[in-house]
Amino acid sequence: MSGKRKDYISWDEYFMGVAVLSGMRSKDPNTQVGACIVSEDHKILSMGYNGFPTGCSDDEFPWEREGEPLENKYFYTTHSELNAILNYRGGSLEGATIYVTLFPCNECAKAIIQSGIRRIVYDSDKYETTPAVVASKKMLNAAGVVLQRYEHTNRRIELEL
Ligand SMILES: Nc1nc(=O)n([C@H]2C[C@H](O)[C@@H](COP(=O)(O)O)O2)cc1CO
Ligand SMILES: [Zn+2]
Repeated sequence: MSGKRKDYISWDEYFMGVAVLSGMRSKDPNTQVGACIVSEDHKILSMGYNGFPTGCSDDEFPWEREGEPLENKYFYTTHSELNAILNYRGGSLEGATIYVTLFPCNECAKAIIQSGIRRIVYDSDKYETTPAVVASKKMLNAAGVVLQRYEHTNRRIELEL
């Protein structure tokens, strides 16, 4: 008997929890997305959330969803997954897993495949019927990236910060 604690969080809860926390930094009023990239030996390599590129002010660029292309957010936001990949400064992501709170779009799928990430653990798939996500799954499946839906445990974690 080692007396070890039994209610510690699992690896999946830990990494999806970090992804959720990372998404809480997003300034997007409609959808906050977080991502956490993890090595095969359970080390966190990088994190990201959706937002405008460095130097593009959150107060000056538009957060609107509609209107002229130059007046809404879609040309300007960097997705959480791409930010997590680009934030990594350590070399190769070969064999890594990305935990992400929303299924990756086609553009992030390309970056995921090309960076060597081999597994995606995702939570929401609210845009699954859109061409971007259908194309994303086509490419990810062709490339042999493992797609795994996060299994909720319903554990509640309260943080006092
Ligand atoms: N996988 C994703 N990762 C992301 O970081 N995003 C970002 C881009 C936008 O800032 C926001 C989506 O805005 P909306 O269309 O739900 O109002 O989430 C979007 C997707 C969807 O494919
Ligand atoms: Zn994307």
